[in-house]
Amino acid sequence: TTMPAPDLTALREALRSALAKGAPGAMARIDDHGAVRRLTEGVADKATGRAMNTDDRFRIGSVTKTFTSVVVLQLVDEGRVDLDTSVNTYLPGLLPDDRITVRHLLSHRSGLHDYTDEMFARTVPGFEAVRNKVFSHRELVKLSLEKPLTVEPGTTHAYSNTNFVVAGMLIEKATGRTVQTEYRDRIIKPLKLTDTFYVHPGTAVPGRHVKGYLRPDEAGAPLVDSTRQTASWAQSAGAMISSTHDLNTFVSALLRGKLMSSARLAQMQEWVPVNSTQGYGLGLRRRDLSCGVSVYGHTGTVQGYYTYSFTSKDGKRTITSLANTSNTGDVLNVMPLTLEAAFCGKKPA
Ligand SMILES: CC1(C)S[C@@H]2[C@H](NC(=O)CCCC[C@H](NC(=O)C[NH3+])C(=O)[O-])C(=O)N2[C@H]1C(=O)[O-]
Repeated sequence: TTMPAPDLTALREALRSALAKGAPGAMARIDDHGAVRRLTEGVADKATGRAMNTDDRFRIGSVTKTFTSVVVLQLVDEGRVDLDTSVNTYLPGLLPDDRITVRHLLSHRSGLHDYTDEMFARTVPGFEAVRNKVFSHRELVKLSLEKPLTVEPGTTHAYSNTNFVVAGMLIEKATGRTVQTEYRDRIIKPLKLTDTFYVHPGTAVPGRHVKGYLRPDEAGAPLVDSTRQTASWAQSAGAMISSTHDLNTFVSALLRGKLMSSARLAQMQEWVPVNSTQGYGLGLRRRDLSCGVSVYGHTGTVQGYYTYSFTSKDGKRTITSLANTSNTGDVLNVMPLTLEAAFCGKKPA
């Protein structure tokens, strides 16, 4: 079925709505069968007033999880990791339950508690307490294991950053190299993602970038510039830096089968229900839009940045949208509207 043309008027309205609800800036890039659409609203930097620019880099949060999942699935293709093997086989003694498998990690069905629940219970104090900290993977897992499993392993979807921290440990154990090296050699260099960096534990966003602004919990309190952080609380669950161009290239290449075998890509799309219109595969989200089109990619929330990056089933139409604030539900609720504009075209009158 041919998809209707993107509704660029609705897309601009959505970006303007993000500003009206508190984002200093918002932007989107659509790659559509080779045609590129770039829309920006507001500022990348509140202090200088520099305008948002779709070439700017930004922190992508949990879109990192899709990069991590691609590396694990390439290791599965190479016979070095098995999806249905216990994580404790690869990392003896790490987890309290041998039933937790690699597949459970990538589909958020391990039951491992998400340590960010406590870490960021108070938004700004939590962030300030960790923004310059460097955690080992094991320290983060230890935080998680202070709480019991949330679900029986292998049953329902229970989203947890801990799953992709453990996936990072698995990658480093199976390859003997850092996740940074694996991202670089398996994804970033082959796809020529020149705006994509995994600089942990460095705190700077390389080159020209969007500044991120974290909203405090206290109503009316001024936004906090949260651009510089180690993102060590997130690492292989959320520390990547990229751009609208590079994320569109990445998620499109993924769905076009460029990054793993077709068998593995099919396994990545074995959906566990999240709710009535969303599924989660292996480090990949499926969202069913109002027009009956399903799109595939991931979302990201990291202090100061909301990212949505999704592509069509054939990978030929892709959008990445970004708002440079977070802890602002009203802005987060605008982001799905950018997908509707990009893939559902003009709404019937
Ligand atoms: C499932 C999510 C939403 S949460 C998960 C991960 N982001 C985090 O775990 C950060 C949580 C705290 C972020 C902070 N919020 C607070 O501190 C609230 N007290 C803010 O808004 O900047 C990511 O990214 N994922 C999103 C995803 O996958 O879309």
